[in-house]
Amino acid sequence: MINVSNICYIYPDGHEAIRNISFSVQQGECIGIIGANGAGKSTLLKLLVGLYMPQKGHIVIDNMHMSKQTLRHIRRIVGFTFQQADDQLFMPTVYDDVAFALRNDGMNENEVSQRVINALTLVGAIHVKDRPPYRLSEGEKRLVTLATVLAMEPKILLMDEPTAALDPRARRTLIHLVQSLSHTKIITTHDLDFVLECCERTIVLANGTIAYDGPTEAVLTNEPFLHEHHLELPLMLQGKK
Ligand SMILES: Nc1ncnc2c1ncn2[C@@H]1O[C@H](COP(=O)(O)OP(=O)(O)OP(=O)(O)O)[C@@H](O)[C@H]1O
Repeated sequence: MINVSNICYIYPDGHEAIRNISFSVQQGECIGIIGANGAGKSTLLKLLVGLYMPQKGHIVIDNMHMSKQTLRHIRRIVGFTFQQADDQLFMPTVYDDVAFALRNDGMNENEVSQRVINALTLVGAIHVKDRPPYRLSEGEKRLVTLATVLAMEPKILLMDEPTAALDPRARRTLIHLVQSLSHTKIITTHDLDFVLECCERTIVLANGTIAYDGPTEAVLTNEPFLHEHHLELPLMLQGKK
């Protein structure tokens, strides 16, 4: 579903945030991307959704080489939730925000309504559908952002820090939701318990390179390795020591 081959990304100020990274993702996989602050997680997600183009290497998504020409098509396949929910919400009501891209696609209002209601119900945010997004709490905004993406029915879901600002119940709803979605999913997060529960495979980034790519449990139980990369045992495993 995704093939990343020897990509590098250097910011305009000369900072090399991604250094020669390669990996492949099979359809239906759920991958956690973890690593210390500044390791390159958000940059990698932005490369995967075509917000940035790598200076070296290439990315293939659903058999399409990512380029300026294929970007429009790739964006229909890949749904992306940002770290800053405000960047994705701009309409007068939550309903209109979730409906925005569907209406833009020329979908009829009956189907729009069905998809909006389904997506908001799925993420547990149907009760805020008539409210202005800018008045919502950070956690509510994140759930609504996810609904805007799910309503588009993408094949691939990329999520940047999805559990940040969620209260325990909303976090639990999100965990159940992520576990139930059959999409190919790539999730960057500092919430290692979330990774343990949702992702069978984990990639650890360090200074823009891949320090580990393999089964989640093997890496999240390796305390010396975690410490070396400014990470800690997930809380769920700390009691088991
Ligand atoms: N616009 C930018 N210009 C220059 N350097 C940047 C820019 N954005 C990020 N960086 C640098 O690129 C590196 C990777 O940043 P990135 O945001 O991808 O890290 P991250 O792993 O997502 O971090 P965090 O966990 O703190 O969100 C960091 O050293 C950061 O300072």
